[in-house]
Amino acid sequence: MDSEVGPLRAVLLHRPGAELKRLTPRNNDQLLFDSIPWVDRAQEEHDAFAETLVSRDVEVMLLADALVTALTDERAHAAAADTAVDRRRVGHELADALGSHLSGLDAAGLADVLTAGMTFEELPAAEGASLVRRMHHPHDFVVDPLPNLLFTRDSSVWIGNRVAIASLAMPARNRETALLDLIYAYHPRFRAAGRAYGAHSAPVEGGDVLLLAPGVLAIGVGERTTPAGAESLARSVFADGLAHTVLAVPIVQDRATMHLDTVCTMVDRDAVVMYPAVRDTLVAYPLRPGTDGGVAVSGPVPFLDAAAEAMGIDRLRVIDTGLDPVTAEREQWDDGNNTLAVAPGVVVAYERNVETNERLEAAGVEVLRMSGSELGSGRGGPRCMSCPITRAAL
Ligand SMILES: NC(=[NH2+])NCCC[C@H](N)C(=O)O
Repeated sequence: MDSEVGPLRAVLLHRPGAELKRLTPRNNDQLLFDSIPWVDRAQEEHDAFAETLVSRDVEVMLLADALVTALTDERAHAAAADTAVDRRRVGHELADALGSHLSGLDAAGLADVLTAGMTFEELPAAEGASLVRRMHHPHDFVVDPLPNLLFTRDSSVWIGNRVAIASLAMPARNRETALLDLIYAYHPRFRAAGRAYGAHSAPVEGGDVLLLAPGVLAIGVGERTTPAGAESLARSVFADGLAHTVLAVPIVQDRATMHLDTVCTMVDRDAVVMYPAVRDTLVAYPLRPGTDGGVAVSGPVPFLDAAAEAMGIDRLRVIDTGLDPVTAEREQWDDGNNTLAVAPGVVVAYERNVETNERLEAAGVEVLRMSGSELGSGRGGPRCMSCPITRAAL
C-alpha cells in the first residue's frame, strides 16, 4: 500500500451492529456520536457501501468475522478476555468472576461482548454478588461498547507492507486497538504482516494519516494525533524505509476537524478535495530522515507547496468543498471531504454533499454516491469507515 488512490483491492470494514444500540442521549457525547442512529437503516446504508466496493472488485473483509476467526486461537481468546476486564471499574471481587465468564464463551460470544459491551444486568447473576454489582445501576457497563469500531480507518493503517496499530486518543475508543492487535496477530491472513507502530506509542489516529504518494505521508496533528505521535510514526516509517518525507500538518483542535481527512482527502494521483477555509492557511513541517535514526524537521511551509514538492509534481490540484462559505461549512461537517478513492479519479462519497460532488464531477472525478443519513451521525464518511489493506501500485 503506497498511495491513497491506487486501485483498491481489499478493505477492512465494520458492519455496525449491537454496539450502536447502546447509544442513548445520556452517553452519546462521551461515545463520540452526535445523535442516536437508527441502527437498521445504518446497516442498510453500510451494506450498500460494501456492495458498491464489491461491484468495483474490492474484497471486503468484515471486522467482526476477522475477530471471531482470530479468537478461535486459544491465546487470542485468553488475551481478549483479559483486555475486557477493567479491575478499576469492576473491583477485585467481580473481576475474577467476569474473567471466568468471558473465558467460558465461544469465539463468537466473546466477540459480541468485546464489540457490543456488557451491562451489569447481562452478566449472569451466578457470577458473584459483589458490592460493585449491587451498587451499580443494572444498565451501567461492565464492559464498554465500541460504537466507533465503525470507523476502521482510525484504529489501524497500512503503510507499504506493514500495519501500524493506532494509538487512539479518546477514552471511548481506546480498547479498539486491542481488538485490531489480536486480529493482526492471530488471523491467518495477517500472521506474516510486519508492524510499523503500536498502541502503546504516542497518539496517532489513522484519520490523520494520508499516503500522498509513494514515499510521502501527511500526518495531521490536532485533536487526536499529537506532535510526539507524528514524530514517532515518522521515525518508524523512516527506519523501515517506507517513506522519505513526512509532512506534519497542524489542524485546528476541534470536533469538526478531528482528523486531517475531515478537511482533505486524495481523489486522484495529483488532486485533493479540500475545505476552502483551510486551503490557504494549511502549513506543513516537512520531516526527513536525520542522522542516527533521528528525524530532521524544517518549515513550516505552505502545505500545498510542500506536498507538491515531496510528491515530485508541479502542483497539487485542489477541488473545493461546496460553493459558498456556508455550503462549504455544512458539507465539510457532513464529511464532504471524506471520500474513499477506489481507483485514481474514482471515489465513494456521501450523496448529501450535493455541491461538493458536483464540483468533483466537474473536475473529472467519478463519484459513487452512497446514503449516510444514519452512518453520518458518528461524524465520519466513506474514508473514515474503511481501512484499505491492499491497493495496486500506482
Ligand atoms: N477518520 C475519521 N475522520 N474518523 C471519524 C471518527 C468519528 C468518531 N465518532 C470519533 O470521534 O472518533
